[in-house]
Amino acid sequence: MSKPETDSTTASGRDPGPAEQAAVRIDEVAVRFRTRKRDVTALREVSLDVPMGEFVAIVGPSGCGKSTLLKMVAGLLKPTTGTVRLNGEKVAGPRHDIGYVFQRAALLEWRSARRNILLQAEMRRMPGEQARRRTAELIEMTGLSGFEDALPHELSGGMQQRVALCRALLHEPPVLLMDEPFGALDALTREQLNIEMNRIWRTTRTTVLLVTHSIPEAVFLANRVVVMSDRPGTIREIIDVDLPAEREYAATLAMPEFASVAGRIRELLGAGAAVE
Ligand SMILES: Nc1ncnc2c1ncn2[C@@H]1O[C@H](COP(=O)(O)OP(=O)(O)OP(=O)(O)O)[C@@H](O)[C@H]1O
Repeated sequence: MSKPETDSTTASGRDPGPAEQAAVRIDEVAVRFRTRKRDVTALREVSLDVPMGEFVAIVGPSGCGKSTLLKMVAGLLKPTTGTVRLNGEKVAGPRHDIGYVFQRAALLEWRSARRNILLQAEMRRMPGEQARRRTAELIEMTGLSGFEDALPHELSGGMQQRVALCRALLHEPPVLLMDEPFGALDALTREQLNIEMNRIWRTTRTTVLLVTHSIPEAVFLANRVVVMSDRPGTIREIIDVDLPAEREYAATLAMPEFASVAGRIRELLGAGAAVE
């Protein structure tokens, strides 16, 4: 692990104008990692505006900087050059007003599903009654009812990811970052969670940035799909997904618009790309 180089001359302060409308604004960002063995340019010239309430999927070859991009938005990494803004405010350190879901649920083994979700509330010192009410809502929304008191090892992989999702949504973050959240699940569970994710997004209208290796998942869930190039990652194309917000799974996959967007992504990524 190494920290990326940072350019101290990077502009700071608030940027008036369109940045105010964007939930996430990434402006001319580059990330370079310098380790003892090698220098790696993970990202270069990346600019992206994500309006509030939008669902953006990010696809690209393995190692092109997708996780690096999310970590930057979360304030866990500083860009070497360029800026990232959340709701118009420059990201200068770890942000607490986001939700983050990873490929592994990372639940505490000794705590029940409910108490794993409540961990978020404890860390944020949310009032108990509000946290309990919100937890109950999320458990219902994600179909975990009846499993509130189960320990993580008593839950399936899909259920564990649902708990992780509830934990990420507990504080009603305006921006949800998801890094291959369904990548370790079997195909049917993944499909089920895609359907639930679409419903949850329509209910909460949280702005979502989803990194995925699955083209169908990207097209089914997103309003726009960002296709990245091989490392150093740049944005090759941003494709609008012109499908209704409410998406029935089989019917959506059969739509000509779905096939056309999926086809374009496949074309851009080429035959060797590590995507499903
Ligand atoms: N902390 C770090 N120190 C050094 N190099 C790093 C660090 N983090 C990431 N990298 C390098 O940056 C590049 C981009 O990594 P990143 O994890 O963002 O790619 P990715 O597109 O998410 O990959 P994958 O799809 O395989 O998960 C890789 O070459 C990786 O080795």
